[in-house]
Amino acid sequence: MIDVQSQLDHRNINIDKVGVKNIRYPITVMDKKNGVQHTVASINMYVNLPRKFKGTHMSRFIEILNEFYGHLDIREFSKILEAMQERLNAQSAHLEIAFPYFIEKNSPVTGTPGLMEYLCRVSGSLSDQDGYDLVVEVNVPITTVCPCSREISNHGAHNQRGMARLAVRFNRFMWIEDLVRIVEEAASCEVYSLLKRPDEKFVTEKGYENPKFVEDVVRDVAFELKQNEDITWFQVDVENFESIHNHSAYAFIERMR
Ligand SMILES: Nc1nc2c(ncn2[C@@H]2O[C@H](COP(=O)(O)OP(=O)(O)OP(=O)(O)O)[C@@H](O)[C@H]2O)c(=O)[nH]1
Repeated sequence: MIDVQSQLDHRNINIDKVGVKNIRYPITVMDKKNGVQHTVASINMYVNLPRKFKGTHMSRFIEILNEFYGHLDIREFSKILEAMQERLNAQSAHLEIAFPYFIEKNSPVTGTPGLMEYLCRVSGSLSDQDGYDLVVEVNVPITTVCPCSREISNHGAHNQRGMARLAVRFNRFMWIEDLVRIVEEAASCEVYSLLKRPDEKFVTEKGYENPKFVEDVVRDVAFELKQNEDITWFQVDVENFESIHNHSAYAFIERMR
């Protein structure tokens, strides 16, 4: 059968990333409390393609995934990337896995358990030029109460749900749970899936006593991360879905150690 992909291309242009995107696939994630958690990921897999080739070999990406079926977790990342580089004759390989991760959290007063969902992303690359790179990202919903509103208003203060995104590079394994915790502790109050009335009173008052701008949240997360020697790089951003505006408030910090 003719192999169109391997034919020569004469436009003389290298392709940076080519491959397959949005593959839904079962994976396992290391769970701090329960050992392992099964979830479903959305996976992107790319390699570079030298100028001389017409196309990459799309089926080989899926073949590689299938070989890791049942033990596809963060510990296998470098092996998957090595397989991609080798089997696709590439100089660079990229693997991005986005998945919902669930953490059981008890409500603050009545201790009622509930499951919180956090969207996570692990992105890895391996290249002849730059070696191995891994970034772990968590997206954490938070509550914030506006310090300005609280100061100037006779009653109440506007508060809202925000979404904080924390991405890190590290030189020692870090639990998703610990990254989530760092962000939740920087919020006016954390978010729960289930609250009874005594819990609702508690989170309302806690948020009011702990008002934060988006700037405060990203700074508090950055302050904490800067003291952690295991972290070599981080990005943190917060988007507050303002309750008094039809737009969001946003802040971002990126730092190398
Ligand atoms: N490169 C490329 N392939 C595509 C695209 N869309 C669909 N395909 C198909 O992906 C299929 C798999 O390609 P290959 O992995 O090269 O298949 P194969 O030649 O049977 O596998 P190998 O022998 O391992 O190379 C082919 O049938 C392509 O037509 C595209 O945009 N680019």
